[in-house]
Amino acid sequence: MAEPEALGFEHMGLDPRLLQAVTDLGWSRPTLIQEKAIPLALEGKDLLARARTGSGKTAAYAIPMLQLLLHRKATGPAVEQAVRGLVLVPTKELARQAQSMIQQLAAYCARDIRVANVSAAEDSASQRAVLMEKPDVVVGTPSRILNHLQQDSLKLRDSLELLVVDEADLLFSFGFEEELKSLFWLPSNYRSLSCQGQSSYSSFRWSVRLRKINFCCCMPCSSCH
Ligand SMILES: Nc1ncnc2c1ncn2[C@@H]1O[C@H](COP(=O)(O)OP(=O)(O)OP(=O)(O)O)[C@@H](O)[C@H]1O
Repeated sequence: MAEPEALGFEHMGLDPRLLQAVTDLGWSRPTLIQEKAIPLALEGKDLLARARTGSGKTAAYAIPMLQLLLHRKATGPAVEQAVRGLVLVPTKELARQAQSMIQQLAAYCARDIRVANVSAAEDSASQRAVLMEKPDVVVGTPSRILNHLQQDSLKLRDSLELLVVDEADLLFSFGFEEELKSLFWLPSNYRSLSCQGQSSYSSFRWSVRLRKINFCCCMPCSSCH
């Protein structure tokens, strides 16, 4: 029997500016994880998704994150500019890649949605200056994020709504667990879009305790069912 046709990006209720960015990237249809995850994330569902490397996980969380932020700005009550999305990644290189992908997807709404990478090579004074502008989305490693929170150059309490833990297996294997625990006690009312890796379940158990996961994806492993 033929596979059912994938749900196209154009049927996901996305902002036209996001659709245009997707078109510019040459993506004619969502990958499997994008097709499954984006509609659920847009509904605000808690998700745990798993996908192979190179399967488009970044856009699977970035597209709903941008859509939710755009929708909020367009329809919600006018509120102070603040950091509402946080993407945690295990390395500076992954931070660069994630920021680049999010910025490409936000290419047509760059005035509405600003994305900052606090793990970029710039000195911390430049990073503090960027954070003072209160970008909508901040990308970084847990230690760098925690550092800015401790210095009060980054404020998440009361504003953070969307959280991504990307490559969570690597984050835990790199020993960021304590930083992550410290971080997650700070905000009280966020929704999270989280990515977990293939072999570690510690992050999942811990995430479940948070009771605020709405997106989690990782690569398949032998214990996946
Ligand atoms: N719907 C799509 N159609 C075509 N290409 C896509 C689509 N979504 C993402 N890509 C491309 O697939 C490549 C891999 O995407 P991405 O880095 O997000 O995957 P990933 O699953 O996060 O990989 P990794 O596990 O290595 O981080 C990128 O070059 C991206 O531009």
